[in-house]
Amino acid sequence: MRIYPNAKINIGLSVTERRTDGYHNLETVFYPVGLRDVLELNREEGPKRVCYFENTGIAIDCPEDKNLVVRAYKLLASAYDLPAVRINLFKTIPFGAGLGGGSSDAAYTLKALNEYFELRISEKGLENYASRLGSDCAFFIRNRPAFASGKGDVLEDMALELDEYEIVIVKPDCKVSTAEAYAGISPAKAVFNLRELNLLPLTAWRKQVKNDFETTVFAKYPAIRKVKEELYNRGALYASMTGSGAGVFGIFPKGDVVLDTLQGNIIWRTDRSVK
Ligand SMILES: C[C@](O)(CO)[C@H](O)COP(=O)(O)OP(=O)(O)OC[C@H]1O[C@@H](n2ccc(N)nc2=O)[C@H](O)[C@@H]1O
Ligand SMILES: Nc1ncnc2c1ncn2[C@@H]1O[C@H](COP(=O)(O)OP(=O)(O)OP(=O)(O)O)[C@@H](O)[C@H]1O
Repeated sequence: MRIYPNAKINIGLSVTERRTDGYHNLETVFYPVGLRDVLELNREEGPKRVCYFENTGIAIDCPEDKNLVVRAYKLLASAYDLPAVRINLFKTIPFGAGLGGGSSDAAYTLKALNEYFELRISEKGLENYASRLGSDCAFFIRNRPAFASGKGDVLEDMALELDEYEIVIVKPDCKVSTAEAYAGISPAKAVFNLRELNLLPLTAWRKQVKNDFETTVFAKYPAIRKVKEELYNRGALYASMTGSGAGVFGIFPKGDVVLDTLQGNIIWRTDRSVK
């Protein structure tokens, strides 16, 4: 079977507390976007509980057994008598970008195995497995706009619809490690309650909605700040770094968006009419 794990953006992100387990509590809004990897998964002859894995497209910088796709298979194989599978991951979502690509691959692998082998795991069950693989993973099980708290794995559906806008995602030429970004942060109470994001007109987001990682990440990688400024200069109603960076997104009114000098770094946009 073939599946298409998609990326997410974070609209606002507050890191509120350092936890005793080495993680942080946060508050954010996850919004799914259409930038996608391609994952081909098929049953393979041979010994059970073996995952033959191949990565094409962008080369992932970690050993095969650390790949979130392989880890997702092994996690389910520890609970179910899974036949061997062959998985090819064609990677197009850049990593180190705050787009949650690896997390999405993991969550989609769980969903695909559940369907392919008729394991009958509930949505809640899949979310529990996903959160053991990474803080962002659980979101991609339902894959609907959500307010997230805890490690990013406590999810509440949010009625948020951005179809009337164009979203542009830009990736400056640098990578930010998630762990490094968290290490640079001083947790603080959220200044805006993101649970109420959908009650605020989009034009007011610029003043009220912040990503806490921007301060330290921009100081280290000025190119990321520059991209955000350029998106505003070109008419974005709202622009922000996503997650811990380096990806930046802009939300534009539909129509006449001119992005000329940013062209080389645009990795995805809603609508091909963007010039
Ligand atoms: C920045 C975000 O993308 C925002 O959505 C996520 O919080 C990152 O989630 P993720 O990539 O799934 O992160 P994980 O793979 O779980 O953790 C990577 C590292 O980030 C740090 N980490 C992550 C999530 C969290 N709530 N607190 C943390 O401190 C920890 O040092 C952890 O070792
Ligand atoms: N399937 C996968 N796709 C991408 N990265 C993976 C995958 N499996 C494991 N990884 C590892 O995860 C690292 C990326 O994680 P990291 O959380 O820093 O970045 P990210 O993709 O920008 O995601 P996030 O939005 O969750 O922060 C890669 O450097 C790679 O070593």
